[in-house]
Formats: sequence, C-alpha cells, structure tokens
Amino acid sequence: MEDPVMELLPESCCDGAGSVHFQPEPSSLSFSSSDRTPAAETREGVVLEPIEEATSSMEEGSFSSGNKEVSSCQEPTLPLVQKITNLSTKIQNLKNEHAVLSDQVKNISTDFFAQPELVGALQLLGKEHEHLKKKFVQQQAERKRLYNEVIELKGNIRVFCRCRPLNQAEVEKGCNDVAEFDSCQDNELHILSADSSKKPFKFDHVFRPDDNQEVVFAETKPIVTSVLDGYNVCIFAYGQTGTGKTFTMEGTPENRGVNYLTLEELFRVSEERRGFMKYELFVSMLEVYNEKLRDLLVLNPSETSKRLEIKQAADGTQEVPGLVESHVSSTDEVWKILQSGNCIRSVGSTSANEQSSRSHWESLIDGQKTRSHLWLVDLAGSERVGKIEVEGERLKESQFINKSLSALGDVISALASKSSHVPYRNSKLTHLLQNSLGEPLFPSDLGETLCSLNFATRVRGVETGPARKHSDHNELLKYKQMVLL
Ligand SMILES: Nc1ncnc2c1ncn2[C@@H]1O[C@H](COP(=O)(O)OP(=O)(O)OP(=O)(O)O)[C@@H](O)[C@H]1O
Repeated sequence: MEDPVMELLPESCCDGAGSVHFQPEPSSLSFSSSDRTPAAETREGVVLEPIEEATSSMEEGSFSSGNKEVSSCQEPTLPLVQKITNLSTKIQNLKNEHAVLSDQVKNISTDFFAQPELVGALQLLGKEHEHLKKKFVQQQAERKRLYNEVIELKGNIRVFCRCRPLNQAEVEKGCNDVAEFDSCQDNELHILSADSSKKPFKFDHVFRPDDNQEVVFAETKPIVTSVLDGYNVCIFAYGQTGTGKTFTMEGTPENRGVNYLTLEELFRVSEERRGFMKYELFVSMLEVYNEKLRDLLVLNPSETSKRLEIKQAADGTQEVPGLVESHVSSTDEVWKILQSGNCIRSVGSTSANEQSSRSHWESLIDGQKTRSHLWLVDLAGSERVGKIEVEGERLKESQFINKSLSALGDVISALASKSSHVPYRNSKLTHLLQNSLGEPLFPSDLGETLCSLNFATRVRGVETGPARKHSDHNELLKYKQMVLL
C-alpha cells in the first residue's frame, strides 16, 4: 500500500535527508547538523568537518537527528504516528540549521565590515562601477547619435520600389514586364515605353520580382533600431490594387511581411538590451475610411460608433483619445491582435489601414525615459484616384482617397521645399502621421527623392498611353505595378 505521508514530501525528504552540507567558498569545508552539540548552537554554532567525510555520509543517504541514526529507507510497515514523529524531528532540525546559517551570514557581514582593507576595496569597486556606468551612458548616447546620423544621411524619407512578378493571369494574357533592371545598380530601373525607348528611374533601392520578403525587410530593419532609440518612424506602402501592398506589409503566414518582421526585430533588440533598458510596447490598429477614424481593435460593434478624433497632447504629439492600445510582449501576441483587427476592416475598402506601435522605454542605468511611435500604413489603392467611372458610395470613397493621398503628397512636397507651412491638417492621414513625417531634419537630397516619386505618374503613362495631365496634386504619387515603401 502507498504511504500517504511519503507521497506528500519531496524525494530528498523521503530519503531521510537531515544533513545539510554547506560549502562556503573558498574554504572547502562543510557543515553537518548531525555533529551539532549544544555548544554548536551558540552564535558560532557550526561544526566544520572535512568535505569528503560529509559527502560520503550524504551518499550513504543517512542522517543524524540528535544522537539517533535514522535509515534513509523508511520501513513501509512503520506506524504512521512514528513516521510523523520522524518527519517532525527532521523539520525541527532543518529549522535549527536555518537559524545557525542565518547567524553565520550575520557574522560574515560583521567580520567583513570589521576589515578596513575589504571595505576599502568595496568602495573602490563601487566608484569604478559608477564611473563605468557614466561612461556606458555617454557611449550609448554617442552610439545613438552616430547611428541616427547615418540614417539621416541616407535620407529621412526613403523611397523603395518593389516590382512584383507577373501573376498567372498576366502571363496567360501574354503581358510583358515593362521594367528592366541594371545589373550593377540596385537603385535604378528602366521602363520600356511604348515607342521602345527606355526611361531611367532612381530610388533609394529597387527590389526585383525575385526579391523575397527578407530582402525587402533588410532595407527597413535599420530604421527599427531608431524606433527603440526614441525616434518616430512611418513606413507606408503605396500602389495600385493588386500590386502587392498588403503582401509587402502584412505578408502571409509562410511569407511574413514588413509589419511582422519589424515587430519581431523590435522584440529581438529590446531583449538584447534587457540588462540596461526596459521597453514597453503598445499596439493600436485603426482605419481611416472616408475621413473617419475607426478603431479596429474594438471588437464589439456597438462600441465602434464612438467617434474618434485626433487631439494634440500637451507635449505637441498627436493623440487619438479612446483608441485601444494593447500592451504586447511578443510578436505572436501582436499578430493575433492584428488578425482580429483585420477581420473588421471595411469589406473591400480601399481605405488606409494603419498599425501603430508605441514604445515606451526606460534606461535602467540612468533612469531616462522616452517614447516613440512607429506607424505601419497600408494605403488605399492608388488607381481609384482621379477615376470618374465610379458612382454613389464608391465615388464618395474615391474622392476621400483622392483627397487623402493628395494631402500626403502636399505634405511631403512642403517638407521637401522646407516650406514654413506644412498642411498636415488637410487630411486625417497626414494629421495622424504628423509627428512621424515632419519632426526630423530633412537632408538636402530630398528633392531627388521627390523626383523619384514623380516616377509614379510617368510609369502610369507608359502603360495606359501618354501621360495625362491631372489638375490636382496626385500626380506626385501615382504609379502602376509598383509599391513604394
Ligand atoms: N512580390 C510578390 N511576390 C509574389 N506574390 C505577390 C507579390 N506581391 C503581391 N503578390 C500577390 O499578388 C496578389 C495581390 O497582392 P496584394 O493583395 O498584396 O495587393 P494590394 O496592393 O494590397 O491590393 P489592394 O490595394 O487591393 O489591397 C496577392 O495574391 C499576393 O500574394
């Protein structure tokens, strides 16, 4: 029959362990309670014995309780009362040993502080620690400054162009690629125009049809470190429906996109910095549809009627009071949240869907605290802009998208020309992104980047005939079969 008392105790106790072996380094001596005499229970009350002896007594699995030797294997037939008595004795012994050890710890610290040379050495170490901490903080600041200077030199606004492969239907229709890539240049492509001439276009980087998600992410990855250094970042994809915006930003479970890989990197770097930095990450997801904000993390439809507005916080940043911010601690957690948000996106909508990650961080070294914002935006399909064939709700939607993308173009243009007025408030989209688009310094070559944006209009002309002149500012952002990141 099973012994109920034995079952309740950990194995070491059931073995009859009553002898605690304490090996303070570096003296290589051990303490055995079995040798304790009444004298041993005074303040110094520890009898030291050679470690070999103690170890062998442990291996044999026996222990002494007072003067009585108890076998490690309890007789299964021992009466229950006897077993309980034995265990009580063991518990009492352990309590006594604990008291002795506590005394010993006290003695050690008293002894330590009684030795001036040790106290002096400790003080020296303390000073050195303070000095290294200060140096570490300075070098961290320097690393941050230099790193972000490199980012700025590369361009605060960077435009990448991704050409997706022709899909099955396009191949069957006999479509040809209109883009040609320069084998030596990874920032240039040529568009074959109707008259067989080639037009060159430059970007910060051109991704080719066979470039996978990791290759695309490699270019955005350095920016992620900036977010963890307290900089605001905005990554958005622009392009005609079906050109791969969602594929690039979200991806699929087998081919994760920028959103997922970015968050994975955020968690990886914050884990790497765990010893000296404490990060907290919050995720929100919202949709700008017909110039209205909708919280995609509010699952109860009755709550979604709550009107969300953009407000300026005391520190000048843009806030959306009432927007759900989920505290997250792993990429999988974020992914689940985003998937639930995706489920309530406007069906078939061509609105802008934005995922915002707000990170708060605190330096564990100097207590400095800051926060930053990362926007990952899946913009509306650009082909709706300027089209007049649609009617009713779709026409209204198109007009809003038109306005929104046009406002984005105006903001970038104003920033590029260093205009004293940047019209952020002309659309909800630009108003929301204000802090992530406008705060940093802009490099002198931004004009070049804007020229790259003009490419959009021209490429459009290549496929649909001569470039049409539009009366609005949307030309700046139009293009076909490409995604700007
Ligand atoms: N680089 C790529 N490699 C392979 N497949 C791609 C690539 N880009 C896009 N696709 C595929 O093309 C199809 C359309 O892409 P996606 O849905 O991302 O386009 P979109 O621009 O987001 O369209 P919409 O504006 O309608 O949301 C998808 O089936 C996607 O898997």
